[in-house]
Amino acid sequence: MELTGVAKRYPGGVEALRGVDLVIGRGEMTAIVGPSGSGKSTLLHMIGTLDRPSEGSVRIAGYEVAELSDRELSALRARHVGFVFQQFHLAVGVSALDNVADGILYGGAGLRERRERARAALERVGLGHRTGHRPNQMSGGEQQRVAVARAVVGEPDLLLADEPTGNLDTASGAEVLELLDDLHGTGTTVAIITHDLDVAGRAPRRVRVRDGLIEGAGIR
Ligand SMILES: Nc1ncnc2c1ncn2[C@@H]1O[C@H](COP(=O)(O)OP(=O)(O)OP(=O)(O)O)[C@@H](O)[C@H]1O
Repeated sequence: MELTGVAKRYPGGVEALRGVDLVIGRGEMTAIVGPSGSGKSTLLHMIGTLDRPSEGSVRIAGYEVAELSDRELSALRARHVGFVFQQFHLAVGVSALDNVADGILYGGAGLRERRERARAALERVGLGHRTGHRPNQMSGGEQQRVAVARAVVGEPDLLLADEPTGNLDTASGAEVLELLDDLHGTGTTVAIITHDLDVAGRAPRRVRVRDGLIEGAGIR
């Protein structure tokens, strides 16, 4: 994933990013840190191709985002990027299994195959015994692990986590971080956005964002 000279201006004139260069290599684990309002979420939107830059280039998995239509970009995102958010974003009233199975709706596999893969992903996050539970029957930590399973069930090239422990107690947060470590250990590229320096401290590389710019090249 490569950002070159990326600037992002929002309507109203806020310049959230002011010329960012950043390369995240395959298999890396990177924490993106910075104070509130520094541009972290905007950077996540750029890296995750949820939004387009005002200036500069975003390349992911060999594709130049500016050259893709919105439809192609959605397809690229579905295939290559998995997202985990602070607020879990699971479908209420839907079992853990089907929440995860929905993570590969785009790929065109039938329900049976999607459920098989979802079961394997839930086992991977230590929730093989909770497949039939709905979000309201699970703890916050379990819900976030379901969200991680959904994000990785399609085997994305890049897992992007935005404050993944922000809504969790310390013990559950540590479990989720261990899970992200494990995924990184088995080859997944992981980027974690956080303002929590303990969370950032666990990552082998830290990228600091301040006033819409990256400070230094990031410690590797
Ligand atoms: N959709 C938007 N429209 C206008 N301004 C925005 C929008 N999104 C973000 N901004 C502004 O861009 C700047 C960077 O915001 P951003 O959300 O990227 O920072 P952040 O580091 O993620 O902050 P936080 O840690 O509080 O979530 C801020 O000044 C913010 O007010």
